[in-house]
Amino acid sequence: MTDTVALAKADDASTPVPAVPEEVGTPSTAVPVDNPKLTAPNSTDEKRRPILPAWLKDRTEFVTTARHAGNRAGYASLYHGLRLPWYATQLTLMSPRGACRFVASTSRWLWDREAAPLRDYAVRQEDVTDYLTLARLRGNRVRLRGLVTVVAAVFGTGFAIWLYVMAPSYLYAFAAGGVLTLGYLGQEPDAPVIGPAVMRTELQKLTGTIVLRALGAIGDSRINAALKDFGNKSSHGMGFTSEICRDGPGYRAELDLPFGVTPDDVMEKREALASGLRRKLGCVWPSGDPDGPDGHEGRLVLYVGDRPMNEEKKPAWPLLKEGQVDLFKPVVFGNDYRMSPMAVTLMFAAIVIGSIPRMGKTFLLRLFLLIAALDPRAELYGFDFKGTGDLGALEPVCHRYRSGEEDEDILYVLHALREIKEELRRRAKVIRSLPRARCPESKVTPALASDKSLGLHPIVVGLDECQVPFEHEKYGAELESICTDITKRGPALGIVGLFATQRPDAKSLPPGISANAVLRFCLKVMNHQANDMVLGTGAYKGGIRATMFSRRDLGICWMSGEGDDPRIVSSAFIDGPMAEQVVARARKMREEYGNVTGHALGEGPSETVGMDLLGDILKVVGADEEQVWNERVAARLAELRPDVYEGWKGENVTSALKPWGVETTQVWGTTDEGEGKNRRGIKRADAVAAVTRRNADRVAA
Ligand SMILES: Nc1ncnc2c1ncn2[C@@H]1O[C@H](COP(=O)(O)OP(=O)(O)OP(=O)(O)O)[C@@H](O)[C@H]1O
Repeated sequence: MTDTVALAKADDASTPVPAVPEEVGTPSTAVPVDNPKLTAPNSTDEKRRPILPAWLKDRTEFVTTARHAGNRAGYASLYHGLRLPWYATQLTLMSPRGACRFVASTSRWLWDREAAPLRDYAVRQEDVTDYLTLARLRGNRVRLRGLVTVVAAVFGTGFAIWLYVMAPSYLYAFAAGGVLTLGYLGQEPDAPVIGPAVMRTELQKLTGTIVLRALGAIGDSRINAALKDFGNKSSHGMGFTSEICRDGPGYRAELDLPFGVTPDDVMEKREALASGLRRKLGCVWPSGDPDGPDGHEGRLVLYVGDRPMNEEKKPAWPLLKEGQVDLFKPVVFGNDYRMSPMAVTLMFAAIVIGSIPRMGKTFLLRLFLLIAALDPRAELYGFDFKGTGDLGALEPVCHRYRSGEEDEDILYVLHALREIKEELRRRAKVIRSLPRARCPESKVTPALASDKSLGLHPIVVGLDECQVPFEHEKYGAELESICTDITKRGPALGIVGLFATQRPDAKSLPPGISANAVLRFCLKVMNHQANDMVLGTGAYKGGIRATMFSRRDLGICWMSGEGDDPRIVSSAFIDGPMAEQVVARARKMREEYGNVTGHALGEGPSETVGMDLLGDILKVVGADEEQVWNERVAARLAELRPDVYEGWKGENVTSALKPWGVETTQVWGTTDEGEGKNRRGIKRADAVAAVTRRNADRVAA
């Protein structure tokens, strides 16, 4: 068998076509590879067009369309209603002209003036036959039309007299109608009295020619070669696969690109494409469709919106006024460029949000926290390091909340995150102890999250401007390590971390977080490094580019991690007062469910959770000391770590050791003056035993 293979054109099976171009390697003998008896694949792709249009099937779309039509009708009624007297005056003034026009045109019709040029022509040509035919035709017409006119005049006058006798007011109404109609006929054709209430700019309809023109404008040599041959037998595989149709507020065109060209090649040149389409950049959304029923890597779906996405009126957020959330299920948080709702599943995810300043990161983070607030089981931690109180609306539902970047704010957050670290440990232990049947995937399930006795409810932690704590001189490393732990282990244990930053670089988004985040939201960024830091390595190269957004694209982002392909989403706009409205509803739900805790009740984090108090005690109580007064332990601890223990008294030691099972009793000691006394203190052996117990527990977890 020769190594030369020949292919036949799909539409001409009898002609063997050498696969290797002749100038590259001339085949000696061509072997036809297309077997005419080869059976067709079993599956045939059919694309059924919807019986009902989308807006009739979807309740939200129907309501939106009906509301839009109602609004326009209402506006037009108001506009014209207000102008009615003016219309009537103008039309009355124009009625004499209208009457003249009416008389003139009726007379023209009555005397068959429209055929006069033909009769004149026949006379000039001295064509007796034609003239006689036309004259006969005119005679018949004039007779008939005259009769109609006389009958109309007699009946009209009779009707008017009858009205005058029977119902004079109706006669006036008819007369007024007649005057207005004559006024209507008397209008100047280019200046009608009644103009449109809404001026509409007609957009050019998207046609195949325009799409091809735009593709030709992006400067791709393979597309240009295909366009040259377009319509011939060989169009290099390029062609429309369905007709261009309306889809939401725009047009959708589907076509196959030339062999070897991918949608990414087009997406990269979006600006040139928009120029070729003569549309604003925000209207033009090319994408691929590799997973569609008959899709493949060369299929381009081009959506051309009527208006840029940032100018299109967003549908209202469905959860603004009603509805509860189950964090385990997708929740609508915005819409795509077709204004179709877009959903996100917050559970089992760690989330990063990045962009340059003032693009809508905080709004997006707050929106996610609002979604979490509407699941009454969820425990919320909201930290805003900008210090402007952007998350303030959430205070009534937050278990832990802080706004600011001062040391005391960072310390508060540290304590709160230490609580979460302990919680991660506890949850891991609980999940391990559960039977497989209840916890088949070793992760929190909706049923487990709803079982209050297990304490596996969703926890959602949001950090806005997360670069601030990570860069903190003293606590940065510990905060980063806890957040990395939340990103890595949190999702399976029901803890969702949300990290938003306006400076997406390695310092602001440590690799442990950026590499392990499941959901990524990237609003406008300036360069490919920032793009890939938020959306993942290779995103920019793959055409997922948040650099293409303009500064006016507020709240518009690339979302990756939900569904197979990254998508562009315009997040719902929820400002402060709207957020308060949602929180008021969430708070009510939580009160009913019994989940108003921590900050919402005016309580802060425990300062001792998560720090190594026992370890610190063993450091300050020497092995040679059998027992020590608590007041001495407190003083030594404050010396060891002033940031943590400053201001501690003996009682603080007592209460902090209680959860560890270390009893404080009266122990013998001597004062600085050498006087022997009994005071409250601890035995070192008890602290050692507690450390041993704790370490054993941790190993078991
Ligand atoms: N989804 C949205 N739709 C429309 N406009 C939005 C949306 N989200 C935010 N905006 C607008 O963008 C502005 C900036 O939003 P936001 O404060 O969230 O930006 P940011 O990226 O967090 O800024 P910074 O980095 O300075 O904190 C807001 O004042 C708001 O008017």
